[in-house]
Amino acid sequence: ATTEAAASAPPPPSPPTSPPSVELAEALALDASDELATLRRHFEMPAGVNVYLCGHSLGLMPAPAAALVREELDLWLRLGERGHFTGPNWLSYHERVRAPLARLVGASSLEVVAMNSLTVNLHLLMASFYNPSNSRFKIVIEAGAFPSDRIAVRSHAALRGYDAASAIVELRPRDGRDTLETADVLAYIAERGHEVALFLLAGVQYYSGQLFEIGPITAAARAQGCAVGWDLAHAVGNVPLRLHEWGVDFAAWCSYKYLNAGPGAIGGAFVHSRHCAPDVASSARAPRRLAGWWGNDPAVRFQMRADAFVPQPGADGWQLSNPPILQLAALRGALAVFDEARIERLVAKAASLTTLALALLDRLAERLRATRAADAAWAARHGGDGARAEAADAAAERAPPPLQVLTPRDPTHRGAQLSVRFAPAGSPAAPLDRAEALQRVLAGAHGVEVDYRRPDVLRFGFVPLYTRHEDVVATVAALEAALGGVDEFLMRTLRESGLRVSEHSARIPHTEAPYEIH
Ligand SMILES: Cc1ncc(COP(=O)(O)O)c(C=O)c1O
Ligand SMILES: Nc1ccccc1C(=O)C[C@H](N)C(=O)O
Repeated sequence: ATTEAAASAPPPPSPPTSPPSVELAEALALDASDELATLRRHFEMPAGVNVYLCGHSLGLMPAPAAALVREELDLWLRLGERGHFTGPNWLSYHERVRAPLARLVGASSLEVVAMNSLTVNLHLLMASFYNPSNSRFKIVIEAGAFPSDRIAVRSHAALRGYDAASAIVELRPRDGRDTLETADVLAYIAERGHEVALFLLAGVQYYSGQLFEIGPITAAARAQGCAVGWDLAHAVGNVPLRLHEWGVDFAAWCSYKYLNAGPGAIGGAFVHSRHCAPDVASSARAPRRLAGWWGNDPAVRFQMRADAFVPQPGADGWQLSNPPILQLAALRGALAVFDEARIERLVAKAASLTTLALALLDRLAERLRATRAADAAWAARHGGDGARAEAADAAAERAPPPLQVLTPRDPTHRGAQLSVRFAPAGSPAAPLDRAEALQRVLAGAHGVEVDYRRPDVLRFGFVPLYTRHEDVVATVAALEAALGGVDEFLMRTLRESGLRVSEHSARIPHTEAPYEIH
């Protein structure tokens, strides 16, 4: 509510401004010495996009992927069915992505295969590695895991006759925290590991961007007799992985995020050699599985017999169907870019980009806090109603920070993604949240593409293959400008959607929703 006194008072002080030129100069210097800068030539920005920060959701198209897809289309045109056995030899085409995939996840070639999609692979692998008994049937996931994983584990518990409420355990961060402490996970394992049949955690958490300590967690859980699988959707191509050495039982991933193999791209799977080495695969120790003809030994596959299922050694033995060659071609081209880049160099550049982004976001948060404090002080002096002004001042003190990075500050505990929470969260009644409005302003007015996840987080994927340090500076500058106009945009959009909305004109920015819905 605007008071008479406020209406005639001098305007609130303008916020202190940053010296962007110093930041930009530093960023340009970093870009000038970036040995990965030439990789950007493989990618084009989508129309209207200046900075693409959604590679954690759908990576941009690498030119070699498109070229190889076109090549396979042409071979299909020219060879028809003969292409299975000659020329491109589609029967064994998946072999061509095996070595680069193995390099990325730290596995032997035997242990990896490109097949299906992520959730399908998780199901296949859980069918093999979730072996509940009445004394040990729990599946542990992280709280707030990607919904598909939560649905998938529930369905496995149900399939084996266990009720989700007792079978599914969700590990939660400590109160007031957004990320899990490794020590807390290890303490849980020490105390309750004997009840757990399977750990299925995300390598990198999709919401917070936290990279879990896969090695120590896997070792501790396995020591308690648990099976350990990892969802590497946000980890593969993003962080260093040593799945074999860490003793991971199984893992699955998708290839449309950091791997850039295209929308709905073919997924991947890892099975540790202790479960699939040639001597195991042909023995009674071979894990039971949901099988199909493509997992069968190629020597008997075309004998057209159903009684002759001999799983191929390695992760290949989990294949069901003949794979989609066009998708494998896209993955092949996408992986060629990783071989040129080398994952350890990408990891180092991602740390550099995110460290710069964190520093700039911290400075922006400081400026926003200063603005908020100045506005609150101004309201206290000129707000007319003393009690209300004091209350506003106190609210500004107590309010959550205007922006808050959820992702760990230690670069070894994150990949290329930073997740940022914006205060205040939207009103539950509103069809558009404030952070979502911010995402639209960033895209529409600044060409900065980030994504929004309910209720109040924007994810910034600083993919090192095509992001420059100068883009980081541009992003934070765009964010600061967007924050200035987001509330107006939000109210306009809410009104356009037919809602009756009124503005709190004397509010302190970044402490309360700017509007009221009637
Ligand atoms: C962590 C995680 N798991 C699972 C999925 C679902 O994957 P898909 O649709 O490829 O099965 C996603 C993304 O969509 C994800 O981010
Ligand atoms: N494949 C998609 C298709 C449409 C929309 C989103 C996705 C995602 O992949 C979401 C992603 N897994 C996430 O981390 O939110």
